[in-house]
Amino acid sequence: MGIVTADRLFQRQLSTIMTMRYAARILSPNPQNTKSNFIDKVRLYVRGGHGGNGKVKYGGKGGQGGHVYVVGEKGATLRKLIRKNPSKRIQASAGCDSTLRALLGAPGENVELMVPAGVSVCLDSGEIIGEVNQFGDRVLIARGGEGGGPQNRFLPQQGDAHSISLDLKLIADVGLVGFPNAGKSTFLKAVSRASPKIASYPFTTLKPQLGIMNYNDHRKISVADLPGLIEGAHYNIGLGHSFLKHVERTRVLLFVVDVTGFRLSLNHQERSAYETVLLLNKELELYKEELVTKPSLLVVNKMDLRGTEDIFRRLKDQILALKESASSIPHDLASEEYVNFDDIISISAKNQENVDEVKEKLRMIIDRYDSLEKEAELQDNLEKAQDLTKSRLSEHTGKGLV
Ligand SMILES: Nc1nc2c(ncn2[C@@H]2O[C@H](COP(=O)(O)OP(=O)(O)OP(=O)(O)O)[C@@H](O)[C@H]2O)c(=O)[nH]1
Repeated sequence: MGIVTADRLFQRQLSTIMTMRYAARILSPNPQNTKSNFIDKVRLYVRGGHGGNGKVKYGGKGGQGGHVYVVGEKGATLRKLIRKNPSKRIQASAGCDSTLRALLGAPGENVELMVPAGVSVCLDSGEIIGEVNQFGDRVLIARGGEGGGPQNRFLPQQGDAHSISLDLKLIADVGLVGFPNAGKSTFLKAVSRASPKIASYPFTTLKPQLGIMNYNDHRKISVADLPGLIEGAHYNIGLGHSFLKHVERTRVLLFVVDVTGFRLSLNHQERSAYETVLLLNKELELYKEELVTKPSLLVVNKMDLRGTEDIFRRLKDQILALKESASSIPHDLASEEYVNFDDIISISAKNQENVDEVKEKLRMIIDRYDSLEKEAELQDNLEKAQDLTKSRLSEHTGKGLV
């Protein structure tokens, strides 16, 4: 009887795993879709440390098990967190036992998981147990167990154990990235009902301006026009970090460059459209290298101006040959890694030319991104089911059922 039950349980769980594997396979992207390494959601299994044993004879108390925290840190990314903890299992250490020399056992060591600002911590039930909104914020995600002692009849407690998700809170699906005057506000106005301020002087946009792109099938995609970026933003020049921190919290980047180039003021060097793209890349990378791995699209604006066709053609060739020509790029413009644009599209935001093409392309990228996320979620569930199967089987084995 017992054998049949365990066998059935195993069969059922195996079939769940196979179904998930199949689903993961059909959702798996084609090779050209796998380039984004940007991570905005991580699922972890966390466990607080076990409490130490008390010393019954002398009333000694075992040490408190270590806690697990999530802490906001400048420069942290979810990708780095995974690199550091590839098993995605985090366990704080146990409290020390009470001994004759140390009746009060030392507490176990805490574990701190460093995350960027703008992360919410959720349980599998969807309940949010805390948020990291700025550097230094600290959320307790798994409490260590109490040490054994007179207060608990010398029975040390286990630490909390559960799965949690760390989600980077997004401000919008698409973030517009470009130097001042590139035409970001004009583009936003062309694709949505937002009415951002438009002027022919830089820094018209001071706060992220949100717009919603509506599609015929009622799909909605949000776009944030982010405050103007300039050379040196990673040093916090101009609107610097206040701009860059918003970039992190969008799913797709839409680079907008003026086909005629950019010059901040007469005291600044004149930059061609190609140099502008290189500088934008560099600013993002210097702030956080992971940003250049985000899914991105490049739009070259102001194509209604005369003589711009040739510039666009040249620019496109230069960008497509970027990787091969990387070693010849001057140091002040060079990056370690270059954005892999999904497409390069010429537009005139002012005359609304080609903006619908950009809108459609953005939708395609986001849909692909969604399927990648679903695949990762399925993979997580698959691992969870495998773990569950293993632990159930070992339980049954322990009871002599199989
Ligand atoms: N000829 C031409 N001019 C454009 C086009 N798009 C924008 N402009 C002009 O470029 C100037 C700057 O446009 P904005 O949309 O304010 O630029 P922005 O990138 O949002 O600028 P910031 O708010 O400073 O970041 C304005 O004078 C626009 O009218 C275009 O497609 N063609």
